[in-house]
Amino acid sequence: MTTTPKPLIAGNWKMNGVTSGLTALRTIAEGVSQHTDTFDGLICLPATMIERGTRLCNGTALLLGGQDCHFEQSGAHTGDISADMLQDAGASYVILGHSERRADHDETNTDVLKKSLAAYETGLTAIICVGETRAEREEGRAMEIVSNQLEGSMSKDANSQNTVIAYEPVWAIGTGLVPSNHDIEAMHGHIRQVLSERFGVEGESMRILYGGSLKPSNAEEILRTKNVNGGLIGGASLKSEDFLAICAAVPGN
Ligand SMILES: O=C[C@H](O)COP(=O)(O)O
Repeated sequence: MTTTPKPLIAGNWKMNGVTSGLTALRTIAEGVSQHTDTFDGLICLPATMIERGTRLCNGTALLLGGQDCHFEQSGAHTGDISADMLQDAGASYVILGHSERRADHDETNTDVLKKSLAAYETGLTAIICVGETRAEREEGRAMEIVSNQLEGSMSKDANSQNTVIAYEPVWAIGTGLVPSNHDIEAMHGHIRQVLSERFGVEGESMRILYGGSLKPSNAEEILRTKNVNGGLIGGASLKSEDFLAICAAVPGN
């Protein structure tokens, strides 16, 4: 039987947060803890902050995650972070294949798939990111691009517990631009169909997040869109009042 997934409201702090972040994190943790029945709250921190964040959020419902991991758990990989290391610091999630990593570090779908296997081995839930560029959308290829990313980045071992998909149109990230509600619904419906065809019931209950300029003013409309099971939030997750306002817009909250 298919169950509607519990929404996940996830923040991605990217390479930010050292100066004032920990105060905001504690405020977010306390706010999220008041609504554990309606959604799960997660902040994906810079790796160096996860252990401090774990201590600071002890006793709250806020989940913590990393933003990338290596596909091996240890070895001669200077500067890299393994899934085991993230978990050791207190993470339970890891973002994989964010468009900034695909662009800045030439990460391929195959790389993302291999990293997801490392995450599963450790017991981390992988948030696998997909999304088209502006040129690809204008060429009418958005769905084809996202289908290919899903096909290449997801292992056969993915299920509704160990994997979350984040649809993030590259042109909407940090720009203030957001697809029309019609376009978000169409893409999330497409992703649901791809997941259901490949993973059956597991694909029907896998969470699909929307990301890209999600903020308090557009959160209510986006979060009630069919097949939108939460959000992956960049800039607005750095301010506790904005992140908690987005949380307050979760349907049923
Ligand atoms: O991972 C988060 C996304 O890149 C969205 O970033 P943004 O909310 O700043 O547009």
